[in-house]
Amino acid sequence: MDEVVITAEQINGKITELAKEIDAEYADREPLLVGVLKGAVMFMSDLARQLERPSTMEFMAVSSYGSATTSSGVVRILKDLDRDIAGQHVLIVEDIIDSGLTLSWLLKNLAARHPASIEIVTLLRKPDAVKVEVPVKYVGFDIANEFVVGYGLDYAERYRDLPYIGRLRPSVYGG
Ligand SMILES: O=P(O)(O)OC[C@H]1O[C@H](OP(=O)(O)OP(=O)(O)O)[C@H](O)[C@@H]1O
Ligand code: HPA
Repeated sequence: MDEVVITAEQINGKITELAKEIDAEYADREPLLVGVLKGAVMFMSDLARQLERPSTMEFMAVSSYGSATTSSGVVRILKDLDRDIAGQHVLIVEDIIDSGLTLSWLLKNLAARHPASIEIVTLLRKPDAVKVEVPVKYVGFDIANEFVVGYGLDYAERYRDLPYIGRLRPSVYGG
């Protein structure tokens, strides 16, 4: 890992802001947080702890076929939700929207299960990489179109444990 792009303090401050917005929006509804494994684990646990309003949690694991640094848009479910979300106020929690292909697919898949409402919160978004627009209600940081790791995000399963977001040298991943 070569350069810190977003510090742990900046992440924490942004989550405080997002939690306030979400608390206000869900003042009379209990959100069901749906975390997308594995990348969203850190963000989901910090966000849930900063929300003052109660929430419940579910996790889903999906995999897009493709190389470690590109997304193909073909998605398969590795782990589905444990319960029915019909009538629930679903808030999808993602670590990053890159091409948008994963979330675009996931949003359609979950919307078809008849939740009462469905919104998305993502910690990171790469506006210059987006191939398909996804209606995202809450965005932490818009970042440049470069490969980042840390705070849940991996390269070949490494670096998820870093408390900050960093940039990898292209020579590390062949980019
Ligand atoms: O917008 P996209 O181009 O579709 O990319 C974003 C997706 O890619 C990453 O997941 P990945 O498939 O690497 O799984 P992981 O969360 O287990 O690392 C990330 O967590 C998002 O889910
Ligand atoms: O920049 C990224 N880093 C790690 N995983 C990712 N999945 C999509 N984009 C990224």
